[in-house]
Amino acid sequence: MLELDGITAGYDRRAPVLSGLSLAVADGEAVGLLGPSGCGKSTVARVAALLHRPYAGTVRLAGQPVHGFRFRAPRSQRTSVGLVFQQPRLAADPRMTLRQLIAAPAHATGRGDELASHVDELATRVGLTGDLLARRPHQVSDGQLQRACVARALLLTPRLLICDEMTAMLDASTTAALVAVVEEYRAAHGAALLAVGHDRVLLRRWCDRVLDFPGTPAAGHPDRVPAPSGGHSNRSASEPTARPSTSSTTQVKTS
Ligand SMILES: Nc1ncnc2c1ncn2[C@@H]1O[C@H](COP(=O)(O)OP(=O)(O)OP(=O)(O)O)[C@@H](O)[C@H]1O
Repeated sequence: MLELDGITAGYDRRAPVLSGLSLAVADGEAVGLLGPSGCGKSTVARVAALLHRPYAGTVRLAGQPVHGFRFRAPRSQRTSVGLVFQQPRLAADPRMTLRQLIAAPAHATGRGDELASHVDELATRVGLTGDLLARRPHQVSDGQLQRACVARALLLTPRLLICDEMTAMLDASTTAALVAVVEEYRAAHGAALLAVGHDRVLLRRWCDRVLDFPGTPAAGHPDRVPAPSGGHSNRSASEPTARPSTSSTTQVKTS
């Protein structure tokens, strides 16, 4: 579904953040991308979501090479990817109500009427009902706003979801609820997932495969809780239960 091949990208050509990075996410697969703060995870997410043009390398979505990024990205490719950012407040227009925020991709693609009932259905699915939908971002909590952002990312039924530290600002129960929403969606639609983060335990529980950025401390690093091996006996009720912990961890390929 997603192929990044030899991606060099960043904010200064002389010192790119990513150099020759390659990774692939198969149709329906969930891949975690793990790395410390500042290593370039969000940059990978933005390139994969067609929001940031790489200096070199190829991005393919569903086998088709991407030739345009940001406003030059073809609509069919842009709408095949749903993106949830780490900080919902930076990703939400403060003038919009949560209902308008969820519906924004439908209006942007001229499908406002067609998808109106889907907005309500998704709002219910992420746990937002009643007066919350009429409130603006400053009138809701971070967790409630992130729920709206997840609903917005699912509205156009993307084939690939990119979650860039989606749960970094959330408590355990909201994390579990939103991971469950994403997994229900993936189960229903066969969508692929690229989940970016620094929580090895969460990513190993959530994803089929976890890739390490070069230089990321290994699972046994003293600063990190070792990932569970095999069963789920140490999982608390509030932790995500969406997928079996069958993932392995490998190093992401860079040149
Ligand atoms: N718009 C920008 N302009 C210049 N430099 C940037 C910009 N965005 C990010 N950077 C720099 O690029 C590097 C990688 O940033 P990125 O946000 O991809 O890292 P990250 O791994 O997602 O970090 P975190 O886990 O803290 O969110 C950092 O050194 C950052 O300072």
